[in-house]
Amino acid sequence: MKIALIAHDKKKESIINFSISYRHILKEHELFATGTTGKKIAEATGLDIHRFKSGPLGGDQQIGAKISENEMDLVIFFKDPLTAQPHEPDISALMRLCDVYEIPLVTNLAGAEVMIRALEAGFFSWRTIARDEA
Ligand SMILES: O=C(CO)COP(=O)(O)O
Repeated sequence: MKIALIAHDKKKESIINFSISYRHILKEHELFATGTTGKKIAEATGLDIHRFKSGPLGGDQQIGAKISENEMDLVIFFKDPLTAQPHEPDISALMRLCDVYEIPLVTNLAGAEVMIRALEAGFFSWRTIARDEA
């Protein structure tokens, strides 16, 4: 599966710890991330991650473009709900595209915990069919 990993600055530590904990699952998949998130996760885990631009510089939109091309299967986005982001419109657009294309999206650690276990259990096989039929 193609998985996007994104975290706002105050959630970076959390997504790094999540990635270390579930490295054994994540390594079986094709990983993408916004710039800084991807760099930090790769440094901490050694995982191979395709990095887009940093979020404020267009990274969220690049991931959105992948979604619109049916090139993303899951978005794990550790959002910071307590800090205003300069690129809020990009973030909303990314989340909107997840809804348009019915791409699973989680926006916090609790959701990510459930989703990663679903991924491990094979609950994402429907995405292969959805992708092929698009
Ligand atoms: O701002 C972000 C998502 O909206 C994340 O971007 P970075 O991973 O480059 O910090």
